[in-house]
Amino acid sequence: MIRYFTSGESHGPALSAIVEGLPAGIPVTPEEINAQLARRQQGHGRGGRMKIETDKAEVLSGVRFGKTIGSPVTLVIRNRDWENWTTTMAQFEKPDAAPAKITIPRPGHADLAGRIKYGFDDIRPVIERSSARETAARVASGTLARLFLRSLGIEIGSYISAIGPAAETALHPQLASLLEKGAETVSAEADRSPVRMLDRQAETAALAAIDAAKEQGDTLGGIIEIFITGVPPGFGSYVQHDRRLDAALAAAIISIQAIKGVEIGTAFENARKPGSQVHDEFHLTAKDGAERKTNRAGGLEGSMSSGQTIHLRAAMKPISSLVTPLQSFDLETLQPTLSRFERSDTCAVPAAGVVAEAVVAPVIANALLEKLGGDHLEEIRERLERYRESILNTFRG
Ligand SMILES: Cc1cc2nc3c(=O)[nH]c(=O)nc-3n(C[C@H](O)[C@H](O)[C@H](O)COP(=O)(O)O)c2cc1C
Ligand SMILES: C=C(O[C@@H]1CC(C(=O)O)=C[C@@H](OP(=O)(O)O)[C@H]1O)C(=O)O
Repeated sequence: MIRYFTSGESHGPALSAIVEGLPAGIPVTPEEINAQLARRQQGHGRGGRMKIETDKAEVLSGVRFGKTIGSPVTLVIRNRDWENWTTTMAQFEKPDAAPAKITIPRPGHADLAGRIKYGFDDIRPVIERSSARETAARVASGTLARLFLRSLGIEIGSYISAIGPAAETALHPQLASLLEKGAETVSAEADRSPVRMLDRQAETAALAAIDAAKEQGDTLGGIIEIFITGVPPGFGSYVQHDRRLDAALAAAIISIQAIKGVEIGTAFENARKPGSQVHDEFHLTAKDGAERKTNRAGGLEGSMSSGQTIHLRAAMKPISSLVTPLQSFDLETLQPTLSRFERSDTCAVPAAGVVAEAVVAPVIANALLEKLGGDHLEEIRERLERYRESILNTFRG
């Protein structure tokens, strides 16, 4: 069972993570972790911070000669911006000229509830840990699970189907052929676009929408499509709420800052149609067993993987730090005032797509470990091959 925790403030010295429960023998390279970190930094609409940082992970434990050894992996990502914050974020000494307290909460951010909950007289500590800077540590952690899955033929990918009003009108026609080659090809194709879109018309509209939002001091959200290929049927379970794979995947995605909705397959469209037009019919074939011509269930039935591509869709709200202020109030004076601006992204949907890929990896890896068990890669590979073979045998009669 893989568990991980992250730590670190946005403008502190570093982010870190401990990833526990990875099987031994998974090939790991710093290049792969850093490539995923670099992907997370991309995207038209990111703010000034991304010009300061070049995220790189140091691996302090759990890897020997390029492979995991079953012990916890410790990851550290230094914040380059720290050197500009040593006074404001000093761990021990309160500076003589203490930085001004932040007392005006931004609607939509963690500022107000966080300040009340933890009893601060300053919003700064809330900003520091609620910041999605933390997702760099999650991407580094998730990459380890992703490398495990990749070595077993399970791939994760994503692309962006909408940014604000700029949206593709239907799932991209190229998608099926990309997914056939594995979900990572979807990401490879998406990464060629500055907004990680597949549809060129939507891309042009999205770039213009982000520029217009920036010009107006506004922000944009959007929609992320996430795919997982190569998952055999029967991961997860219907027998207990906490073993339901659909629930675990949705929870992982909702845990990303600013993600407010998750759809499985075409769930919302399905809700408006009769069952005869929704459920993915079985067609028995000698080669593949129970084949389906549609995947409206998004690869999940009975809270288990169905053997089809897992397809999840996530809705990201617009960034809540606006240059053009919203109505707020001052917690010191209790007087109404306009919200203050905190340096910010205009749009971070492309980056959030990379984060979504990372956070679903440990969920799928755990469903695999729950089904098959095993402590090292070769043992698990053999078990998975046997399981895949047994599924095909079911249909050989
Ligand atoms: C990759 C990424 C980058 C983000 N960048 C910003 C940002 O620059 N400014 C901001 O106000 N919110 C940003 N957010 C969203 C906030 O972190 C988030 O809205 C806030 O923590 C409140 O949490 P909630 O929206 O989940 O309720 C970003 C989110 C992600 C995933
Ligand atoms: C630092 C990152 O994102 C940050 C997420 C974020 C927020 O409020 O979530 C606010 C901004 O922080 P800063 O004030 O330092 O510019 C973003 O840049 C990152 O993704 O690495």
